[in-house]
Amino acid sequence: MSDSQKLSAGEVIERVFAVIQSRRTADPEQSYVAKLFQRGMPKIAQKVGEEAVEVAIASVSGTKEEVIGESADVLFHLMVMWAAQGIAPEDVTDELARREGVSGIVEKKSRNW
Ligand SMILES: N=c1c2ncn([C@@H]3O[C@H](COP(=O)(O)OP(=O)(O)OP(=O)(O)O)[C@@H](O)[C@H]3O)c2ncn1[C@@H]1O[C@H](COP(=O)(O)O)[C@@H](O)[C@H]1O
Repeated sequence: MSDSQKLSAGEVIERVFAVIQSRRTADPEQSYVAKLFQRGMPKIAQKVGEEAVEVAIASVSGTKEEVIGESADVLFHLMVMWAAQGIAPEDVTDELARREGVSGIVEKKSRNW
């Protein structure tokens, strides 16, 4: 893909999320995502946790390439979790947009969760 065809971060997330959604009815023998859906939320949650730990470790002792790879793993598994929870990427980006310009220190004080 040339630079002029390069997709934005949001476009890539939308496309991969659409594929994840389409795997709901796929064969778990042929699709890793379908296999995760079949195994259910406990397995998906376990994968998100494992990948989060792996990226944390890579950020301290790994290379930049390893941090990028582990970041993609955690983001991908998080997206599978969103799909399983009925959450769209837009729900999360809307929340980030809502927080934009609000200091993390001020925002935390206003949380009711
Ligand atoms: N982005 C990804 C992606 N990133 C990581 N992975 C897979 O995540 C798995 C992680 O490996 P692990 O060893 O941690 O996990 P595991 O061995 O399967 O699980 P356990 O040992 O924990 O049971 C590997 O099989 C990776 O290939 C991904 N699998 C799929 N995608 C995207 O999802 C789309 C649909 O994938 P399928 O459903 O497999 O067609 C693909 O076209 C991609 O766009």
